Amino acid sequence: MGTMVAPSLLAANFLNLERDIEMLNRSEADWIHLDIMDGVFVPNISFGFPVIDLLKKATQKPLDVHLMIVQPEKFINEIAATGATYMNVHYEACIHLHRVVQEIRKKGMKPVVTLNPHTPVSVLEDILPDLDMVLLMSVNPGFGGQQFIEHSVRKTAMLKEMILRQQTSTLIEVDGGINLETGKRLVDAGADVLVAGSFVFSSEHPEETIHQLKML
Ligand SMILES: O=C(CO)[C@@H](O)[C@H](O)COP(=O)(O)O
Ligand SMILES: [Co+2]
Repeated sequence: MGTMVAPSLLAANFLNLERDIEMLNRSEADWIHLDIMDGVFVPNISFGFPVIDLLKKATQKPLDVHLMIVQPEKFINEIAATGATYMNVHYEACIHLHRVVQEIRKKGMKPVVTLNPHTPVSVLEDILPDLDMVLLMSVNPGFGGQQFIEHSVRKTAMLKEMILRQQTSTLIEVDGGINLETGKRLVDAGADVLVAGSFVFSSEHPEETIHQLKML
């Protein structure tokens, strides 16, 4: 299995989303990563259900929904209704994380737990077997176009070690500040899925950029 790539639509042109999603449809992108922000968990607001619904109708690619919101458990039904494949909730936003993960799976989606840069991977020891994927933030969540946090490479390696030790098939996804250089180091450390926003959408040839990320 090569590297999987999930472009983040946060960096797309919101006045021309149709054009950008058609580009992604033609590209080798594996999934489409959607960043949902509530202005409380993170200091920014992005977009919500009506946009996700329309995007789902415009693409066959699986949707990877990254919820940067407090109490994400309130919206499990709504996210499931959009047809999303992956529902990513932040560890820092869930008091009863195990229950949230169970409910996401019960609604037919694949549960993913996301860690902020300051949260150690060791907090996942007891929940790892219940997850399809872990999303490691390599920037502080809330904005695209930020600088990659170097420690994320070591953190990816530590998570990979935990997955091998526990013999689970959990995927490792990394999000924030990813380009060919940071992406390569993450893949070498064990990352399976790279999320890339500004690197893809600021490229003159985004389809080729997605291809290059897949080749890492
Ligand atoms: O979740 C987030 C930001 O909170 C990301 O998915 C960003 O949208 C990635 O953007 P780049 O760092 O690749 O520009
Ligand atoms: Co994201």
